[in-house]
Amino acid sequence: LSLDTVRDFLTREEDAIVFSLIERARYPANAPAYGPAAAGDLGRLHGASFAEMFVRESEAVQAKAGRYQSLQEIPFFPFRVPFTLAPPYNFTAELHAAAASVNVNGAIWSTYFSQLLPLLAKNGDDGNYAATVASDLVCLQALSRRINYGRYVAEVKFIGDQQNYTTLIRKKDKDALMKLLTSEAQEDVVKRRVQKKAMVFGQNVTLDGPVETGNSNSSQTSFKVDPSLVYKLYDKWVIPLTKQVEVEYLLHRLD
Ligand SMILES: C=C(O[C@@H]1C=C(C(=O)O)C=C[C@H]1O)C(=O)O
Repeated sequence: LSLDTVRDFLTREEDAIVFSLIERARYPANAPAYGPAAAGDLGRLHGASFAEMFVRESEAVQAKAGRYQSLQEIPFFPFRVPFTLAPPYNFTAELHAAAASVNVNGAIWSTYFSQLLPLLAKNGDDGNYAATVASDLVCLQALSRRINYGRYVAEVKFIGDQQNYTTLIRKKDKDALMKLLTSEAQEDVVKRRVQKKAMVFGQNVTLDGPVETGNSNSSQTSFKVDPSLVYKLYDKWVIPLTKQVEVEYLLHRLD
């Protein structure tokens, strides 16, 4: 684990996030899949929305298959994952045990449904609820993996500057920790790169003509997901939540 390998991981996760957003943007809002019983009985199970039920049941299957044996993956509904059918694998313990379970899945969940989805999906209802919530699951998992990876980022930063971090952790000085772990230059690179990925990955590829570059004056290129929305997603939510994970991890780093 080094700052370079950790940043490489986050860079690769950008691809997963951008592609997952492109897939979700194919479907309209499909509000009945999320609402409290708005369309009669659709998907209402134990008081949960269809989307919530789908995520829970999917996570239960994936838990049995061993997905959460890796610390890189954290389920949204951990109480549903009591055992595994997977062959055991000894994942390397790269995180400090007391801090390893730090995560912000609750904030990711509410931000995704209340803020991101309304910006991502066009108005409408085409009835494709199962396919729609399946694409939500992929988005949620990619975002969760990226954001909760802040634990690994924090571990690397802690190891690289133990003295300063230890002092601030002992003082429980969240603001100073936040300042110490922040690299504005790096954040700027990340935000501009994801915006560019949305432009590159979200084009229509045809066999005639050159690959569209998005800067031809004649035709306004339309992207499958708005690149400025992806920039904003990182600026307002992904990076701040990652840093929140980093701070919370550090606060438990000496437990
Ligand atoms: C992840 C890092 O830590 C912080 C969070 C960043 C992010 O979430 O992209 C970027 C820079 C830092 O402010 C890092 O340094 O790479």
